This record gives sequence, C-alpha cells and structure tokens, in this order.
Amino acid sequence: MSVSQRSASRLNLLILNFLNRYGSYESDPKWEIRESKVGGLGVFATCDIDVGELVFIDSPVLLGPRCIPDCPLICVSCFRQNNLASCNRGCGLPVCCARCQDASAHQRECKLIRQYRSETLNDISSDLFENLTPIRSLLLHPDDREVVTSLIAHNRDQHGHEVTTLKSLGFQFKEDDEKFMRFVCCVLDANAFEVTLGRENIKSSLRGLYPLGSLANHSCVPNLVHTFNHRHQMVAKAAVFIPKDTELFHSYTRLIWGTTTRLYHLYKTKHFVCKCPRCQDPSEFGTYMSSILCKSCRGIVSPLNPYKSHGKWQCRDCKKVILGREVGELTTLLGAILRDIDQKDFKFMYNFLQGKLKTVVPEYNQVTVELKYKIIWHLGHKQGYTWEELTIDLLEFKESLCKDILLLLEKLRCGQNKIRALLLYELFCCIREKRNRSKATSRNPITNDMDSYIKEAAVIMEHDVGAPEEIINLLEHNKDKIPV
Ligand SMILES: C[S@@+](CC[C@H](N)C(=O)[O-])C[C@H]1O[C@@H](n2cnc3c(N)ncnc32)[C@H](O)[C@@H]1O
Repeated sequence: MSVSQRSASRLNLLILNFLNRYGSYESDPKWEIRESKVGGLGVFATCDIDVGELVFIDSPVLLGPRCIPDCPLICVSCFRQNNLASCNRGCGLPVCCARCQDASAHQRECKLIRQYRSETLNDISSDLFENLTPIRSLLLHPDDREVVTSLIAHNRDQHGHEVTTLKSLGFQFKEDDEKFMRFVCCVLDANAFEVTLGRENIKSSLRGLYPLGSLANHSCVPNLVHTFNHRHQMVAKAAVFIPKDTELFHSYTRLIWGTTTRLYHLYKTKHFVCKCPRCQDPSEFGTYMSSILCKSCRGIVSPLNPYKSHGKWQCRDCKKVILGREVGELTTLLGAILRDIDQKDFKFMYNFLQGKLKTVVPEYNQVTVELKYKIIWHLGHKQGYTWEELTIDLLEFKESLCKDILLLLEKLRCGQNKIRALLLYELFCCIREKRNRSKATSRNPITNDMDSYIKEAAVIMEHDVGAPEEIINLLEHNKDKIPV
C-alpha cells in the first residue's frame, strides 16, 4: 500500500476485516482509527468507556520468537520449553514433540527454510530461531500481507539486521522475498509488542504484530492497559475512564522510569519525542522521578526543561543551578550499582536503600523505585526469603514498599495498570501471611483489606495469561463473587 492510500477510512476497513477473519470482530466497536495530533494515525474512543471496560481484542497477524541475544529456546509450534529437539526434517528449529513437528504451520516454514538454505541441520540453531519471525512473514495470506503493508515502518540503518543474519547463515532469498522481509523487520521494530507466555517457569516471550493494537500511539499517561490471553490475543481495557472522542494511548516504555530515561528510550527505539503531560512537567506530577538531591541543601534538583536533560537543573529550595551532566553522572553510577545488585544479598539492597540512596536522591527517584521493586520480588520469592521464612519485620517492610509504589502509581495517574495489579496481589500475600501467623498465635487478625486487594488484582488481570496462578484459579472458580 502506498503512503497516499494510508488513510484512516482505508485502515478502519482493513482492520475490521482482519478482526473478522480472526474471530474478534465486534458489531459495534468502541474504537475508530483517525488522524492523530501526536503522530500519523491513531485510535480514538467512539463512546465513553468506563475504567476496566474492554476496548478491543486484537489477534496477531505475525507471531514468533523475539530477536534478542540468547533468547531462551521454546517449541516453535506450541511455545513450550520442555523436551526440545531439533526438527528431524533438518530445518534446525526447536520442536517439543512429533505433533508440533507435523503441525501444518511448522511444516510450511520448515519446507521454506530448507528451500532457501540447502544445508540440513541436525542440531537446533539458536541464530535461526531468533530470526524466524521475518521468515514467517513470507507465508502470510495476501490479505494479511496487505494489513502488514499498511503499518508504518522504521527506516533507519539499525532495522532489518535479522535478514543480514539469516544470509550469513547461508540463506539465499529471492530478491522480492528479501525486500519484503527487510520491510517486515522495519514494521516489526515500529509496531511489535512483547507477548508474555504466562507459564510461570517460562522465561521466554514472543514478538507479536497486532494491527489494531499497533495503531494506538504512545503516552506516558496511558489510558489503555493491555494483556495477552491464552490464545496470544491482545486484550485492551480502559485503565481510566475514557470520554468519547479521546485518543487511546498505550505506554511503549516502563511507567516507573523517569522522564530522562523514557524520552531517551522512546527516541532510540521509536524515533519520536513524547510531548505527553508527564514528560512536559519537570516535577513529573510531583514525583521527581528523574531528580537528585542538592549537594548544598538536600533540596530537590529538577530540570528547567525536561527536553534538555543536559541543560540546566535547579534546586527547588536554594535555587542553586547545576548542569545536567552532573545529574547524568550520578544517575549512571546508581544505575550501574542497581544492575549489579542481583548478585548481591538482601542485606546489601536493604542497607543501600535505607542508607546511601536516601542521601543523594529523593524518595521516588527511579533508581530508588527500581530497587524497591527488586526488594518486593526478593521478599517472599527468593531462596532464604520465602513467605514462611520472612520475619514479621520483613513482611511489614515489604508491605510498606508495596503501598509506597502503589501511591507513586496513583500520583503518576496510571489507573488500573498491570504493575498495580501485581503489587496488590503481593500486598494481599503479605497480609495473608501475617493473618495466618496471628491466628496461629491466637492474636486478633491485623487487617481485613486483603479481600479487596486480591479482588481488584483479579479484575485487572482478567484475560491475562501471565497472572499469578492463584488469581487465575480465583477467576475460574469464583466468577460470581468477583465484580468483573
Ligand atoms: C506503533 S506506531 C503508532 C501508530 C502510528 N501513529 C501510525 O500512524 O501508524 C508508533 C509510531 O507512531 C508515532 N508515535 C506514537 N506515539 C507518538 C507520540 N506520543 N508522539 C509522536 N509520535 C508518536 C511514532 O512515529 C512511532 O514510531
């Protein structure tokens, strides 16, 4: 499709037909594709949408492994991780059983691979596995090909390297196929989502191209929350109340990153400068997530202009001005310590959080927030710190960290997002553990908020294949009791 044909009305028709083909068609959709003020086309609400309400369900037009170094291997048919062996027809892709090996979709890609690379492989090729998704695009039905061709593509040098890797593995593609695959790589880089697989012991995830999902633009104050269900469909719900005619936004970055990091990440990966209300506010809605503390008076130092992180930063209290370079150096140093921390023990994390960090950055600085997040996932989960092993003090410490980050998310106007759901569940587990112990020692129960925490978590994570098992069971067995 040429650029001039890329009109909103054409895209509406294409996407509706696509959803129809894949069984997620709605007779009265709550969305419409229109020209966006932020960039190109976007998706808009055609009616008021309540918080938590379903906005759309989208199917992947293309789904396959992610192209990241050392991506954990999974079966290319069923995406499971167990009993992997190389396909015995010699394509070099991992499959888990004869049924997956004989699945028609795999047979087609296997044949194509053997056609394009004469050498047969007896072992699994992880290079081929990581670069399989563009090969899959050659097998698209012409109608789906038209959908892919209608999506925007990034055209910088960094995109399309997957095809170069495949050629270095001995693939000799027809010219048209190579051109199309390179284009698809550029479309994937502009639009693809990371798709969670959900099984708790699977570390891998997929790369999926969701036509409707990908037409929604980005905001760091998103009004959509999306999850993936067991059929790998994207389920988009309203994270906040969305009035009619409002543009629908996902977040393409992590919500608990500060503005400097988010802007850099969005520019590097998606090549645009976000102008959302959070990015424009030097205080980030009063959270000061990118800020540091003033060396002179311990006041909060924030950028005069968030879009010039290397420009001038000023202390809110003593008004002293410093250069962004100084802030950058401290943030880089703290970031490096944080990255290293996985190997260190809990005591180190605890002392760093309660000690040094408090003297150099404000309480919601992104490094502090990331460290608190790490500690939350350490306590109750890691060896030596399982729920039963935690002291009451540690349970209460974890509880306070969960509440702290939930408050931050509220300040950031995030609504019903996935981090909120996970934190609510962790909070529920803390309080349940405390209650169980107080029962054992016949003291009175401490609190009874726990039911509301798990219920809200369940409402947010409905349709989420990555939800904790207890939430999935709750949704399956107590449907009537949960106000979904
Ligand atoms: C997944 S696409 C979104 C749909 C796109 N607007 C279109 O017309 O197809 C991502 C691209 O949209 C643009 N975009 C998304 N959010 C944006 C924003 N907040 N500000 C500016 N451009 C944005 C950028 O070009 C980005 O690379």
